[in-house]
Amino acid sequence: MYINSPNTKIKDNYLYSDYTYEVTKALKNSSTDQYDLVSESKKYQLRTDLRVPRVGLMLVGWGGNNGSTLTAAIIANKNKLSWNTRRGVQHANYFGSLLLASTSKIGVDQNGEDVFVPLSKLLPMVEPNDLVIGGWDISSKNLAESMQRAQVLEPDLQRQVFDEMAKLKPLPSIYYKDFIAANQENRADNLIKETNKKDQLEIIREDIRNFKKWNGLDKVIVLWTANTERFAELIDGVNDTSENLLKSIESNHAEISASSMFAIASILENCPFINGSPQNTFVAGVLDLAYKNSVYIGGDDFKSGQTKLKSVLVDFLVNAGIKPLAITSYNHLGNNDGLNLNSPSQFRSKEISKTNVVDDMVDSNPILYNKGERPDHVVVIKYVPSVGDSKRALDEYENEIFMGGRKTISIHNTCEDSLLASPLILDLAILTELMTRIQVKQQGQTEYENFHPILTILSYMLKAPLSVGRPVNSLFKQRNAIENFFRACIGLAPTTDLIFDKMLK
Ligand SMILES: NC(=O)c1ccc[n+]([C@@H]2O[C@H](COP(=O)([O-])OP(=O)(O)OC[C@H]3O[C@@H](n4cnc5c(N)ncnc54)[C@H](O)[C@@H]3O)[C@@H](O)[C@H]2O)c1
Ligand SMILES: O=P([O-])([O-])O[C@@H]1[C@@H](O)[C@H](O)[C@@H](O)[C@H](O)[C@@H]1O
Repeated sequence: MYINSPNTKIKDNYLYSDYTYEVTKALKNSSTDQYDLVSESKKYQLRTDLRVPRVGLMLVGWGGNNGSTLTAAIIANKNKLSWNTRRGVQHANYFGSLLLASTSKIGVDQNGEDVFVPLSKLLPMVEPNDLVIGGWDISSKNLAESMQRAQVLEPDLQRQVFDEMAKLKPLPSIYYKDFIAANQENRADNLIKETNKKDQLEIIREDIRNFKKWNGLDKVIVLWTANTERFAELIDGVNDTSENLLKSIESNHAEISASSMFAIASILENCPFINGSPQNTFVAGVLDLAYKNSVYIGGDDFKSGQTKLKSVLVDFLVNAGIKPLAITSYNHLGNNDGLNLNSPSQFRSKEISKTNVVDDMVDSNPILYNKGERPDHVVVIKYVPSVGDSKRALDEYENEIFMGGRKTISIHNTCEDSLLASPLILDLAILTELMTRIQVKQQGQTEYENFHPILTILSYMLKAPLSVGRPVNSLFKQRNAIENFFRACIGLAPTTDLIFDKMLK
């Protein structure tokens, strides 16, 4: 353990902490038209297994821009590589990872100065360089060829990792052409031979078991970073319950998507499954299966660039009493993700995840917005091959200010999309694995238990967070949730920005 914290005890490889959960009920009193506030607190005990296991991360879509970029980055970090760029020598790092490249204030030193430590040091977590990476792709290219195809990383770095990447080959996958853009068909040359879903499910499950066995792993996490699918139709009797879902697979029903198939296989193999794309992988039957098997799931859609900024800006504006009237989010990019999104059904999945991110913030301020009122919100994505992975995002925020004034914010943001998303894949995998080692019990109970199967705590990394109850999209609220959960596990009170010490004489 990196820190020695009070209010905790370590016994037999477990860290125990007491946590008091405080909540204030705000009950509208119809006679006084006031809110009666009632504070409630519940005492819990948290238990963290301090033994960091050997973990495998199986990526669906491993040969894509994100999958190949992440794999090369881990090899570069593991070997402490440096490479020449036109701006000078670059050294491997994990910038853009919340856990690996951001810090948390744990207190003040003897001089009263703030002390910060990396978030990843608050609790024992999997080291990214120790992750065993594997996965599936409908494309037969090995990871070196995939890295070249992605055109994301500098040639001098590609040269150095090429041989090791060339040894890595994605497992054959399932390809349901009706769910992704037709323009992906020429990529699909690495397919499982069986054509019925029942056999395909068994093969994917066996892939997971073999990957775990052949690599001597203690745990495997499966993460979808394959193409964005169209939304699956929600059909009673087909995908509304886990029983009906499994029967639909037996009957080879066409409306079970590839991403749901991988989620089902993971859950049945007791492996957490994370969806990095916007489609509704987690139809009711998949949720039901996760609940019944008490397996962690999370999603949807990595929150990497334009939407991440949106979840900060709208939070800032609304909480400053400024009313966003219109949000226009345009971007163009030329990678394969952009090509797939060039198809209306797949774009619609992304449009939904990029649009819903402001709802909770808007609804938090009835001074600015009437019930149900929303800013105009437009999302445009265009495919421009010549810019490749270097997404160009143009955003305009039209806002109403004091006395009917206007404030227009225009933003231009260029970035290699995969360099923003890849570190988030690490955060999702590392945080998910950590959650499998933490259990909770209410004071007085004897048995510890897992948390809810839906990992709401992953919201920071996701555009359309799967959540217990209403999702929170404000980025800093999401970050505070992670930081304060870690603090609870190590016996520290939640962070507060109450600078009380600076207010006293
Ligand atoms: N910044 C980002 O890159 C970002 C942000 C948010 C979400 N996403 C989402 O992440 C996903 C991956 O992004 P990318 O840029 O790596 O895309 P990509 O197109 O480069 O990679 C997707 C890979 O999935 C493979 N694939 C498609 N269907 C498959 C299947 N059924 N089984 C296995 N492999 C399959 C493709 O062959 C391809 O190699 C996309 O859905 C994208 O929308 C990306
Ligand atoms: O995360 P973000 O930058 O808001 O959204 C991105 C989109 O703008 C981009 O067009 C798409 O290709 C990426 O998959 C990602 O979803």
